[in-house]
Amino acid sequence: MSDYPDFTPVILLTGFLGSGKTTLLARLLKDPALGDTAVLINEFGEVGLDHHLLDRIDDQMVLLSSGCLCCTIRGELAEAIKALHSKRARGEVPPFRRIVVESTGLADPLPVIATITADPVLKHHFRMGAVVTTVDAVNGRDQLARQPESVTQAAVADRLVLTKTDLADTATTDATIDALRALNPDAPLHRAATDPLDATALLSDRPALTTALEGFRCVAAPDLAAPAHLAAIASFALVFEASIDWTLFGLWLTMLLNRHGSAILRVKGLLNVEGSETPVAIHGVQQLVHVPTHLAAWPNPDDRRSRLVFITRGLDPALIERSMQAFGLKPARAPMAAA
Ligand SMILES: Nc1nc2c(ncn2[C@@H]2O[C@H](COP(=O)(O)OP(=O)(O)OP(=O)(O)O)[C@@H](O)[C@H]2O)c(=O)[nH]1
Repeated sequence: MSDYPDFTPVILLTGFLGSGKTTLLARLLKDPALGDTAVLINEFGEVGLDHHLLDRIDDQMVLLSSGCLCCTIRGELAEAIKALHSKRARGEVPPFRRIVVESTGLADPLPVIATITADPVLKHHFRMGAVVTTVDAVNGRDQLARQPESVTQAAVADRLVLTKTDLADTATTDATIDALRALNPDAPLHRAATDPLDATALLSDRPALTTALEGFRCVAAPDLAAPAHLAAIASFALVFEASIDWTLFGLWLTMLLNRHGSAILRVKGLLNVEGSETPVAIHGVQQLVHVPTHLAAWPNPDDRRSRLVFITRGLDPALIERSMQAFGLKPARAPMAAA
């Protein structure tokens, strides 16, 4: 008898861009009870940063290549899970008892669920576990109104985690909750900023809703060869050889987001700031910029170039580059391997 389940649950952690998926995952993985968890991360865009922000890199952590999990790289998801399964069977990785897949913020969860449940090999060893969806209290209502992916992510959730209630006023939070309840009236809703989250319970099955999802799974199965939901989406990375003047950068970012925030779905970066030995991580979601954090070390000490990743909808990347140059910041749009 093996010391892992016959049907290992695959838990989907989804939620719109910047809604706090990686932050939540990092928090949950600190719980020793989740030590037997394999993690698959999929980021949209050519440069992956999220795995640097999770405090764990090991052979049970798989970074799926850029592209959207729900369309272009569904095959890669299935292959990655099969590879983990084989390694576990051969004793090459610890006997994980669950897999958490962190999707991109733009992924439609339904095709991902269909992949797990319909793949002829996967369905003999894995089953769909809970869908946990993060929703940003500050931007959530607006995203639900404008971004179709956000609606599906919230609608299929077995559990909703409302993030950033510490940054939103009560009226904004209540409006986001009302919008969520209209889509998904009965999924338990947790507030990340204030609730003590029980990692095991949050990721455990929720049988009633999982059954209710079966109908969705069938319609989700067709292959999305031409992903209409990604129309007008641009993702690009800018790199900077020289260290960055923090004041100038802050001024530029504030002005950019004031003017174009609604089209800038996500900006995140690791910056080499003048006078700082370690990289500064920055996060923006539409008009909201989070407090920057210093990481403990550079992921690759030999590569201290700053990198900024943008995901925009309906905004020309050249405009962003030009605006930086106007502030004396000299980016290069060089293709970079996900370090
Ligand atoms: N104040 C506050 N900040 C939060 C909360 N949750 C997440 N954040 C911040 O929001 C920013 C984005 O969080 P991430 O965890 O990277 O979001 P994500 O959903 O993984 O982002 P993508 O992978 O780009 O879609 C970071 O600066 C986090 O520190 C919260 O509950 N309160």
